[in-house]
Amino acid sequence: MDELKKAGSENNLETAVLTFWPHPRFVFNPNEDLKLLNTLEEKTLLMENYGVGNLFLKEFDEEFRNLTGEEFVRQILIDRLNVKYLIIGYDHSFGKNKSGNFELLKKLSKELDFEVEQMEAINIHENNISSTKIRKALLEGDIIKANEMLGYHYSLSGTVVHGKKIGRTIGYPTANIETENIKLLPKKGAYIVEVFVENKSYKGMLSIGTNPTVNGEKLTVEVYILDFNGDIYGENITVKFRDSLHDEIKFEGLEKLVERLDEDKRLTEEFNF
Ligand SMILES: Cc1cc2nc3c(=O)[nH]c(=O)nc-3n(C[C@H](O)[C@H](O)[C@H](O)COP(=O)(O)O)c2cc1C
Ligand SMILES: Nc1ncnc2c1ncn2[C@@H]1O[C@H](COP(=O)(O)OP(=O)(O)O)[C@@H](O)[C@H]1O
Repeated sequence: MDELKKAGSENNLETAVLTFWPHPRFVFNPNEDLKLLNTLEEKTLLMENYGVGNLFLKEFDEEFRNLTGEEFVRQILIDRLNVKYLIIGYDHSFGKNKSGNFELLKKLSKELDFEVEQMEAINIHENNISSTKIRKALLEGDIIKANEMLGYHYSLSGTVVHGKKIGRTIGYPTANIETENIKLLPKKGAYIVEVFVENKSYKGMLSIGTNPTVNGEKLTVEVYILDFNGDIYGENITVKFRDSLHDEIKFEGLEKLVERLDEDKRLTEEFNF
């Protein structure tokens, strides 16, 4: 994004990001249960926060997926978007049968009068970053690694819905968050999070799991918000993941669960946000 903004201001051009919806993998592998790092709303917000001028959303439909790489460049990039300077990812290919790549763009750039730049891979600890690797880290509960690769804190948003009302009876009311179905949830377990309620930020401890201690069945996402007391059913809240606390455990009764929650709370209070 920094590279994009730099190219924009140096060449006196508007900046834009082109993305596809639904995610092409949903179209190619409709039976795969693919989960995404960002919902469309989150993606839009991220681009806004990065200061990108325009976000173009192309519907990834049957007609579009049959365009060759060259047709895509001519019909979409040039005729529709009037691209003058293009930045593409280091291993990016596009168009039917992946016929489009950096080489093709370089070839077409002279005839169609645009410049093209290929990003180098960004490395962390000598490994290239990819969304596959970020997904893997989250599914393994490795929040620190996922955040490091993302360059921001992984987040979840959703409406607060009703649960079993057990939380309040053990001194830990937990707001149950209903997330979008396509959003990737980190591994089951407990995490330290930052919680945003009506634009105010709080420390929180969050659990993802089926709550085996109380013989729960449904997978829920629940957050206890420190130094907070209020009815927030129906409200939209956001959590940002900061660190992990522990895997999901089936405790021998609520007393043991509460002992662990007391410990989780102490760790959350001590965490340097
Ligand atoms: C930080 C945190 C960690 C938790 N860890 C576990 C756990 O390891 N095992 C478990 O059965 N429940 C765990 N719980 C979930 C509680 O069982 C849950 O909050 C309780 O069942 C209340 O549910 P309710 O909101 O439906 O009333 C955890 C809750 C929090 C806030
Ligand atoms: N510190 C807090 N953290 C989370 N929720 C709280 C807090 N204080 C009050 N609440 C309210 O209590 C509800 C959670 O209580 P709980 O007994 O766990 O009920 P439920 O099972 O319906 O989630 C939340 O949805 C919220 O409206």
